[in-house]
Amino acid sequence: MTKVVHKFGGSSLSSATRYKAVANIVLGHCKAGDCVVVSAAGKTTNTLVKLWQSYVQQDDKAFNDILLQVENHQRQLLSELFSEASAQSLRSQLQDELVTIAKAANARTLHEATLLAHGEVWSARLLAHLLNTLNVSASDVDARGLFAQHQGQLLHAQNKQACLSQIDTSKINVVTGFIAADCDGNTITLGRNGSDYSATLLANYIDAEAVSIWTDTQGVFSTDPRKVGSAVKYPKVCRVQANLLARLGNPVLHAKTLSPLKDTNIKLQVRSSYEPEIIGTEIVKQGYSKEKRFITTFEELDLIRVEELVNGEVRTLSQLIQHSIHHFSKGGEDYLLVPSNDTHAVATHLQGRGNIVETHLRGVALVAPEYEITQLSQQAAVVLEQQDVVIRFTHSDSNYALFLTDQSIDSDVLAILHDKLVNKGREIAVIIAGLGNVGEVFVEQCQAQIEKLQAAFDLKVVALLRSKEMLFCPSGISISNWQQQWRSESQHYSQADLLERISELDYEHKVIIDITASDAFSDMYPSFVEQDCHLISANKYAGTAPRNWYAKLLEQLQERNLFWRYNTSVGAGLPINFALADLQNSGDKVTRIEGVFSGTLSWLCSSYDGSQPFSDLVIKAQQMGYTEPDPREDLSGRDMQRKLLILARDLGLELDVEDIELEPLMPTHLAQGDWGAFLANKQDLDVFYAQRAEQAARDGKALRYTGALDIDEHGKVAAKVGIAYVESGSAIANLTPGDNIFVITSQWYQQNPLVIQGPGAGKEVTAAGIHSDLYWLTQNLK
Ligand SMILES: NC(=O)C1=CN([C@@H]2O[C@H](COP(=O)(O)OP(=O)(O)OC[C@H]3O[C@@H](n4cnc5c(N)ncnc54)[C@H](O)[C@@H]3O)[C@@H](O)[C@H]2O)C=CC1
Ligand SMILES: N[C@@H](CC=O)C(=O)O
Repeated sequence: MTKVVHKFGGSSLSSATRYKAVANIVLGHCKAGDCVVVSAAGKTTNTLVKLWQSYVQQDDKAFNDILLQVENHQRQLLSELFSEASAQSLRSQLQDELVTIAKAANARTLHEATLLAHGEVWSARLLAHLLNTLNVSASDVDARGLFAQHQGQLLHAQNKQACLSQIDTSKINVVTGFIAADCDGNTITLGRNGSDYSATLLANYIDAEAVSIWTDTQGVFSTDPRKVGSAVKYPKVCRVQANLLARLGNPVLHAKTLSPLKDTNIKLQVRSSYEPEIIGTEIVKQGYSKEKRFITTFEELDLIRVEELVNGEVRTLSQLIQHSIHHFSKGGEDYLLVPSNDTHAVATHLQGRGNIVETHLRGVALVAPEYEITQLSQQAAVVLEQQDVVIRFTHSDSNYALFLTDQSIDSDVLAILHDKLVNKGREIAVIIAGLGNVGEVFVEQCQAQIEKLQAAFDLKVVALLRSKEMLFCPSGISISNWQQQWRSESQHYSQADLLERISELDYEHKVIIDITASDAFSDMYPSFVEQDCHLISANKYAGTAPRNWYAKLLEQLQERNLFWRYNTSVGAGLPINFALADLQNSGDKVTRIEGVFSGTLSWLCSSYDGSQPFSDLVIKAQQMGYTEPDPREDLSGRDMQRKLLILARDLGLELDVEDIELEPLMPTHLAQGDWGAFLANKQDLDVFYAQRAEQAARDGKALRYTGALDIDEHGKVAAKVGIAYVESGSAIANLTPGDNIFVITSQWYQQNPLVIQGPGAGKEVTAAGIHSDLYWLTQNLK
């Protein structure tokens, strides 16, 4: 049976609300036999450390005050989470433990690790009880019965046996993180942030399939997202880089966390317990992900040069100060970067072999693939100099560079470094579906656009899709000769194949560009979003799908911070959606949109003069690339109905396609059968149109196909698309064939409406409009 280990840190358990959120995650993600490793709630470990310090200093008043603080916190959690009766046994256990702590303090027999261990014990007990109250079978497990250590070495064989026999496969096992026992059963701790290590150790011992570290960030970022808004969350990071980041003090993963996973296939994920629906970062084995660029910062470090560093001594020192120590060699000498607070302990241990070279250093480390590091570190040095940061010490290795200074590296400097060194290398994988009229022109235009965006983005077209065949190349398709590559490499595919290939893509950003007219393809949007893909659509089906589906898609996109651009789905390249968004964002209220929203129908109605059958013009419009794949979508008015619905939804109106009245511009029986059947009866269309055009001429009017949406002062909506007999000489009658016109009346454009007019269909303008959406996306990506 596959087992998964989940780990929740203190920040995930900082309040009763957070406990409930964690219990919900457990409900949604765990099954019997899984383990949930927990840290002490919130800042409990820090408080317990202070309690220990007051004990050592024999400050009884402080000791009693802090103990009361600990007690109040635990009691508050109990009372907020459980009823009086349900919490009774937990309360009395807590009471007994607090009495034992107080007695041991009085008798001067308190033991540091045993005291600190209470934090994790309380968390595990509380979460297990909470799960039980939610009817989930769970029990708390004290890791001191699982992990034994002798002289600093874990007893792996014994521990594995203990874990396999004690982890109950019929329940969820809530295991204490951070703590273990020595051979005599005394409590020991696994180091600061040792709960991550507990989780990976446990995963190794029970042969788990995966470990999820649930934390307060969405995953591993290119730099600290709290300081740099444009920090990029990486979907995959390789173990070697994750390890290096940990050794450099990056707080997301800790130095020891990865070691139990070495030589195993156990998957490791870092994800947010605050946003559990967001996919985090997967830490993958070497070779399963490209190496990325990172910038990590340091605060308050001392640099110590060590003579004759003994093998294994860095580990011993790290254990001594319960903190990772970065070690490197330069000019044949060994250096340690040690937190300034711990320098004394380290120097004492080194007994005269350590020379303190620099103190109270700050700085940055740049981590990057080996082939980039030299160039990037030179650029970093220039940027830091431009920002007046004086470097006291530098060091570079094959895959990182250190810049140490005594100045503080503020967020602005970090953001500039990040923009110049990391964002520059941001990659976007582009998947283009639909290589028809518009799609082919879009691909042709790609080469120039990719070059233009190159300064800020590395844009790679990784897939080209037709309905049954695809060309998928994760490293990028050569756009200049894609046809040739298509002929030799394209393959038949299913939807499942496509989703699997997308899930394997190792890019910071992915975007699906839908230039199909397929509702089956748009049905896959939720699955694309699940794979963290942005969406750009010329296709109108998703935008006009039933309201519930549409609303869920919007919700899903929002949850994942993903964008959906669809400007070309209405008015081709005309900036109609931009204009509506802009009006609303500036506080205006749109009350009416009317006009001609179909390039095909505009061209047909304006071009018809009776000299040739209407159906001949329809075939011409099809050849010019104006019509939908089946021109009856245009003639039936359905395409224009969809466009009006997209605009209505952009105004926040909750409509479905049936809410828009529709009058077709063809006899309804021509909708039956395939295109061949239509062609066989096309004279019926000619008669239908000629009769109406003659009627219009008799009345001195022009026959056009128009749409209108009205919102009255009570919010009541009326919407219709259909045949209109407009005054000769009016703006609509005089429309250039193929042009669309959008006449927008609003609070501020009441007497004199806002008009947007121009080509409403055509391959070039539409392809350019899709590029405009792609450009917008690159400018708005975080
Ligand atoms: N033609 C125009 O002026 C404008 C078109 N649009 C929209 O652009 C889209 C494409 O229009 P056109 O290029 O004229 O159509 P088209 O019929 O020439 O091309 C559509 C392409 O999509 C492919 N396709 C169909 N189902 C697919 C699937 N499931 N997966 C992958 N590919 C699939 C087809 O093989 C075809 O190559 C339509 O949704 C249309 O409404 C939007 C604005 C203007
Ligand atoms: N067939 C459509 C193309 C654009 O959406 C039209 O003619 O407007």
